[in-house]
Amino acid sequence: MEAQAVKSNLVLILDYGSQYTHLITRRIRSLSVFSLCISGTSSLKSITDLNPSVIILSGGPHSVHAQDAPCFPDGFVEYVEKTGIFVLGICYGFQLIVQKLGGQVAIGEKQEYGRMTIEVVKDYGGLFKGKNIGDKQVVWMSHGDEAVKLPAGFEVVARSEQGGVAAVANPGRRFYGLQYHPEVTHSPEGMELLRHFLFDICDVSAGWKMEDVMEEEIKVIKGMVGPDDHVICALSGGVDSTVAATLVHKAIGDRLHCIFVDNGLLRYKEQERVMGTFERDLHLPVTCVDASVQFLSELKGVTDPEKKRKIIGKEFISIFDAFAHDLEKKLGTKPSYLVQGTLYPDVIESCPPPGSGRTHSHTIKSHHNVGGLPKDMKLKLIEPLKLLFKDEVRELGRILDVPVAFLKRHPFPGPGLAVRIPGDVTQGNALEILRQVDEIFIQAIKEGGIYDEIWQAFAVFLPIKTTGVQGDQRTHSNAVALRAVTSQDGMTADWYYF
Ligand SMILES: Nc1ncnc2c1ncn2[C@@H]1O[C@H](COP(=O)(O)OP(=O)(O)OP(=O)(O)O)[C@@H](O)[C@H]1O
Repeated sequence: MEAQAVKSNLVLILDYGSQYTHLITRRIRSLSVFSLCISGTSSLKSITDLNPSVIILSGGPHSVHAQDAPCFPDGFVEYVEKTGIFVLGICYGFQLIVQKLGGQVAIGEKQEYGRMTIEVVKDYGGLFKGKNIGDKQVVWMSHGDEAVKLPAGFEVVARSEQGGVAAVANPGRRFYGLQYHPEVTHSPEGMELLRHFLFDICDVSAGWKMEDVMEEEIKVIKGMVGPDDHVICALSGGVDSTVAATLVHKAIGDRLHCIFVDNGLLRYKEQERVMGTFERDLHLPVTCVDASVQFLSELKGVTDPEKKRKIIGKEFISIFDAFAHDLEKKLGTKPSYLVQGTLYPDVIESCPPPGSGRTHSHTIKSHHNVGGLPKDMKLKLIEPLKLLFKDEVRELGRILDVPVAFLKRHPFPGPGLAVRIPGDVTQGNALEILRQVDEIFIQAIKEGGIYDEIWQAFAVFLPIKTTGVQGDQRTHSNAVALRAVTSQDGMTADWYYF
C-alpha cells in the first residue's frame, strides 16, 4: 500500500489524558487501520498537516468546567465540518463536543463508575448497527460530569440504566459521542461499535499491514542515509534493538555496524546464544566485545544500587566510544547515524495527571537506549520503530525472519544480573550461582509449556544466609528467590500463579 493511501485513512486520536488513550490507538490498529495519537491541545496546523479521515477525542481526568480544561484548538469545528471529517468523542471528548457545540454539561448527579448496562433507545446514525431498540449491553463508565442538554441536531441513541446519556449521534454534521469507553475489554461489545463506526459510518478502508510498514521504513532509511554514510547500533540481545538493526540492515546492508558487549553480567551462555542468532539467523555484522573483566573490576566492592548503575552506564559509554573510534580509523570516516529501538509509547504525548502543573507529560525517554555515545560524533538518530507498539515490533520481527523464540524472550534489563544481586555483584560466586539457578528455572518453565504465559521470570540472589541440608551436612548459605510475573505491556504486573 502506498504511504498516501495509509495517510488518507488516518484515524487521529486527540489525547486529553485518559489512561485508556493508547488503547484506542491499539484497538484501531488491530482493525488494520493506521492510527496516531497526539496531544488534545495540538495546534490546528499539526492536525490539518496529518490530513486525518477520522478524529477521536479521548477521555480524560478533567471537567470541561475547569479553568484550564484542555480543548481542541480554535477553528477545529469549522475545519472538520468543511473537510467532512468524522468526529467521535469518548467520555471527556464527548463532553467537550457537547459544550463547544452549544449544549450543556453539568456536574453529574449520577456519577457513573465501573460496569453499567446501557440500552439502545433510537435507531439513528448507525452506531448500534445490528441492534434493536431495547437491546442492552454492558459497558465501562468512568465519569463525574454528564451531558444535560444536547446541541441542536444531536439525538440520544443509548441511555444508561440510570437514565444518563450514553451515546449520541449527529450524522448530518458527522459528530458522534459516547459517554462510556468502547476501547476497554470491560465494554465487551466496544470493538464491534468501533468497527461499525470506522467501516460503516466513516467508510474507512482497512489496509494497514506490517509488510507495508516495513517497506515504508526501508524506503525512508534508504532516502535518509547517504551512499557513503555508516551507521552504528548497540545490540542488547533484546527484541527492540534486534528488530531495529535487522530492518536497517535490510535497507543499507553492511554499512551498518553493530556492537554487542559482554559485560560479565549476562545470563548463562547468553553471549553464545545471541551471537548465534545475530550471525547465523540474521546475518548481522556484529562485533562482540568481551568487557567482563573491565566491568567487574569497576564493580568490585560496590553495594549501592544507583552507583552500580552509574558505573555500568559509564563503562558502556567508554566501550561504545572505543568502538566508534576504531570504526572511524578503519573506514576513514566517522559513522553518521545511530540506530535506536525507541517505541511509540516512549514518544506519545499525553496529558499529565491533573494538578501536576505541566501541560504535557511528554518527554522522549532521553535515557532510552544507548544515549551515551560520544557527543563529538554528533550522530543523527534512526528510530525505525518509533511509531510501533511492542506487539507490532514482534510482528515486524516475524516478517523480518527474526526467530520466533527470540522474539518471545522475556525482557532482560540492560544492567543485567547486577540488578538481581543486591549488594556487591563480585561477592563469592554469586554471579555463577545466579546464572545456574536462572537457567534451571527458565528451562523448567519452558519444559512445563508455560514460558509464553509469563511476561518475565527470574531469580534473585538474596543477601541473606539460611540453614539447609546438603548431603548429610547442615549448611549455612545464601538463598535465591524465584519470581514470575504476568503483564500486558510491562506497565503493571501481577503474580504468575504456578
Ligand atoms: N550488552 C549490551 N551490548 C550492547 N548494547 C546494549 C547492551 N545492553 C543494552 N544495550 C543497549 O542499550 C539499550 C537499552 O537497553 P535496555 O535493556 O534498557 O533495552 P530495551 O529498551 O528493553 O531494548 P532492547 O529490547 O533492545 O533490549 C539497548 O536497546 C541497546 O541499544
